Amino acid sequence: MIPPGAPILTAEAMRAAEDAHFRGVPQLDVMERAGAAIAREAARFATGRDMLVLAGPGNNGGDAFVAARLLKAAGHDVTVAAMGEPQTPAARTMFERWEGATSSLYEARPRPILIDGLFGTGMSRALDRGPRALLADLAKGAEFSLAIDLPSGLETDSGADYGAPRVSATIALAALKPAHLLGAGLEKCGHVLLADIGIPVESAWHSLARPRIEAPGAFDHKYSRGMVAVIENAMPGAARLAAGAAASAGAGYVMLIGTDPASRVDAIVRKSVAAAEDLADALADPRIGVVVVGPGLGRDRRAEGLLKAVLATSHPLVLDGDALSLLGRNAARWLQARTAPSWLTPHGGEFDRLFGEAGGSKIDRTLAAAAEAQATIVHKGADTVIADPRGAVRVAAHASPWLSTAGTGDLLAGLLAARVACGDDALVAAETAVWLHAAAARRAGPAFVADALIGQIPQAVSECL
Ligand SMILES: NC(=O)C1=CN([C@@H]2O[C@H](COP(=O)(O)OP(=O)(O)OC[C@H]3O[C@@H](n4cnc5c(N)ncnc54)[C@H](OP(=O)(O)O)[C@@H]3O)[C@@H](O)[C@H]2O)[C@H](O)CC1
Ligand SMILES: [K+]
Repeated sequence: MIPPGAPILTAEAMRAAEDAHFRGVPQLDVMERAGAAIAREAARFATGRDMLVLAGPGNNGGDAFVAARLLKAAGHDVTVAAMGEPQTPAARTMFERWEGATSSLYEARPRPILIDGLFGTGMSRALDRGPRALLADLAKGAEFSLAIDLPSGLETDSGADYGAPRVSATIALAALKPAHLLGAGLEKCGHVLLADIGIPVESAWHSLARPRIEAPGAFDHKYSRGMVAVIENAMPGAARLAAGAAASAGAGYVMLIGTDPASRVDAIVRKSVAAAEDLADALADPRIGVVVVGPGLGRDRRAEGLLKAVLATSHPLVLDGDALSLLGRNAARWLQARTAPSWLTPHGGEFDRLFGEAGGSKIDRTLAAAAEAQATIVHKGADTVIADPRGAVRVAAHASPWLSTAGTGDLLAGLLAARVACGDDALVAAETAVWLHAAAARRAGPAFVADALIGQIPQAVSECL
């Protein structure tokens, strides 16, 4: 649904890349390449059916006129409906090169194939009611609909829905935009394809790609492959899920530490600890590579004591669930003081409680939180955004909706800890954990119980070797 490992640019960054490119390549040549990419895909999907091309007043419309001209020249039955006069020189030129009739958007009737070239990255406000309704009817009446760059009405940088239709496929031009992976874009864009139109694109933001996982070497042993300590407290099952996920994702040694830890997996070592002070001693083991705290921790005074003992260590930390709730708005202050790296894995509600609800797109907010907390943040959801303090971003979209069930967050924390224990760098550990989590869910099929995902993790790992 989303090209993996593809660069993501905001509208402004895309314009800057275009402007830099136009210093060496005529804008019309680029628009011809964009239109040709649209025409190629439209012809592929059209299978000879009649086409309706919508052309807006800007360069998105310019692309549309190019595509219409090329499709007509290739023998397709193409009609064009425009919304207003072309407002840019390039769009006007492409309008003049189109030799067919151009009707008004308000006279357009549905045709089997719809190509939406009304608005792209230049949409500056919500669609007016008229065009919004017309576009919805035309999309509903089409057998296949293709959006140029973005479904018109989708806000480029946030995926907010300002009247976009749901289309069958979207052709992203030169780079993905945040809206292809965030918010309403997840439902509106359909299958997202990426067309190279010759514009060089650099970005610290990418869509998630399948990671490479190194198998252990001949001289590896359980300690060299990394030890994960998981803190168990109020809800032991959650900690056990995290421990089970860690043990299945490459960690060499997993220890469950709690008052009376139990595990059905004999390979998971259990260590009894009565009070928070004893926990400090247990965590003094220098072989521990990473500590997971939060799954099933609870929020009572004992939980607070255990969290404080963990924060006082110099181990890398994965903080999830109740640990995040206990940290609350003080999270950044607690974490900035630490020298060892931390990862936070909040879902949307936990994120809002820690970092507030203001601040732009999910990417912007997660970046700001990572910088504030000096931690790598995995901001979970149907659109999971990973951001690190250096400004790198990975976005994972379209994970199985069946992941919305109890315990899957605990598994992700365990997967992340395993990758940290195996020595992945901060961002790679988060990317790999999110990818394995989605791959295990994909393999598990529908309506799985979180426990069942653990058995799918080794197979997911095998896809990355
Ligand atoms: N730069 C290039 O040569 C290339 C760009 N590509 C394509 O172009 C679009 C971006 O083009 P741009 O002209 O910046 O913007 P749009 O075509 O998306 O639309 C801007 C025009 O639409 C008007 N507008 C904006 N929002 C609304 C609205 N809600 N209702 C009505 N009209 C609206 C806007 O008018 P303003 O009032 O806001 O000034 C503009 O007239 C990009 O997505 C690509 O498809 C290609 O990649 C080729 C190279
Ligand atoms: K469009």
